[in-house]
Amino acid sequence: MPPRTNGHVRVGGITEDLEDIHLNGTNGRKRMPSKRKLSSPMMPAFMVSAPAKVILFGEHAVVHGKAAIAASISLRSYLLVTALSKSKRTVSLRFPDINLSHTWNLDDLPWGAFSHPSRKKRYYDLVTELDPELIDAIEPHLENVSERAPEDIRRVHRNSASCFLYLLLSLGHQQLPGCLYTLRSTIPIGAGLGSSASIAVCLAAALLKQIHTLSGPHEDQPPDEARLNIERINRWAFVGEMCIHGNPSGVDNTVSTQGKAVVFQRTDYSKPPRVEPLWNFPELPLLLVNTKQAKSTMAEVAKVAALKREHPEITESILAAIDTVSKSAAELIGHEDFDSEELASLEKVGKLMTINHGLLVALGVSHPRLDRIRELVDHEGIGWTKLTGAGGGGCAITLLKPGVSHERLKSLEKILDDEGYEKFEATLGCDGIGVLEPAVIRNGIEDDQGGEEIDQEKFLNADGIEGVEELVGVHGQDGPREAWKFWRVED
Ligand SMILES: Nc1ncnc2c1ncn2[C@@H]1O[C@H](COP(=O)(O)OP(=O)(O)O)[C@@H](O)[C@H]1O
Ligand SMILES: C[C@@](O)(CCOP(=O)(O)O)CC(=O)O
Repeated sequence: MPPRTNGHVRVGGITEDLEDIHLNGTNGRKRMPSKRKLSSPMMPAFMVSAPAKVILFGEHAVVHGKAAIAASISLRSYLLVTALSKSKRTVSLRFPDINLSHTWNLDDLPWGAFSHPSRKKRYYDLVTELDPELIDAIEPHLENVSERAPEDIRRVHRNSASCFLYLLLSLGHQQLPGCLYTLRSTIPIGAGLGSSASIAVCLAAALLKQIHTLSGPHEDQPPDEARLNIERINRWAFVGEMCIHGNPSGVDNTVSTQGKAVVFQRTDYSKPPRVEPLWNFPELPLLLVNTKQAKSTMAEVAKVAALKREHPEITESILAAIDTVSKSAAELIGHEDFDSEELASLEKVGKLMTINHGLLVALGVSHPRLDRIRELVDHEGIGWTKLTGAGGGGCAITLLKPGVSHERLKSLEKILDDEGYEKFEATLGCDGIGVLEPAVIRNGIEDDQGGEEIDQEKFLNADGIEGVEELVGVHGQDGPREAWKFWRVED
């Protein structure tokens, strides 16, 4: 196919982009005849943040309409949105975790295709599939994203860029102010912990906020109103997930938006899923281990679909067995007798994890390095292990037996370390999408000094994961940072 011209502009330095950001100014722009207020180009910088997740039961089966149990975890993505001055008609992505930096001219983007009455989607619509014509319309604008990078890296960059463009063009309008979208994440990418969902949630929330379709979050917001906002973000995050890996079930974006833990099932893709929040999800003693073996969710999901085509009855019976396992686990965990500190309770859940892993092996989505973790944990007799997420690499979770000695844990950790695995500490059942507006954090600075303004340069210069957590983390060293606000949907 001959290269199409698209008027992309690459920018080199970030400071140039920042030099004329004005806060709290006015714009004098012509308003569109719309009931909703259009974005002010001088809106103060703000941040959004969404968590990673672990799937405790039911991955893959959930893509085929079965139940899954997932919980958010304390690793998170953080997105800083900084408006540019009126004269700058560009949108830029700075995603340093994947080394992506790209700028588009706002006026060159295919607004016409997205706003055509036959295709236009509203911010409150339920979109259950991508529109192939709109995918075609953004394709030329992805062509020179990281054009000199190797193909595998380009694919990663284009996935993230297409998620952004599809959401921007669906939700935004040409009169939007130029903007910088800078994302940093503490979630390992492609490790089965829902990094893609977390960025899709951040982008959906940021864009919905910019077009003034969200209210709050604020402390005395009624749960129903909070739920509506969460639902709106989740619907568009699902669209973003579709751009990244084709055929998502929606469990990842749901738990990342809503937080805590959920039982999730989507039997009919044209309707919203059934989501049962598990507000009292127990604090399970989990060990999270990353094989550091790269995988692609899209490829693993495609593997199961191919197996289902080849052996429909067998595959369906494996998926049905996983469904039974997930439902039994939900019942066990939700039962009033369940005690997360008692061996008998944990053993029942652990055995279900072992069965679930075996069924995933049967589906062909495990990996020798995942099975090695299971073998090591079984050998030490310290718990029950299953892969989590898409498999093919990525992470495994181990439910630890109560009272496992420090020495035995240390000896396991040493072997894992020697064999190139990485161990994670993460809390289960965290807050979902959060908003920091304006992007100002009180980092130990006295109240009357108003806190520290987070700009792109500071954010990009934060040193590694710890630096990001320290600068903007929803949890500071002394507990939750109050400037971050979350929609509270619990009654
Ligand atoms: N920190 C990040 N910055 C930019 N893009 C990201 C980031 N994390 C994830 N992504 C996008 O999500 C994709 C990974 O999604 P996926 O294969 O589903 O893995 P995971 O199991 O982590 O969700 C990446 O290829 C990239 O497009
Ligand atoms: C395999 C699947 O069930 C989970 C994928 O999780 P992850 O992308 O590996 O974090 C796919 C899905 O639910 O969309």
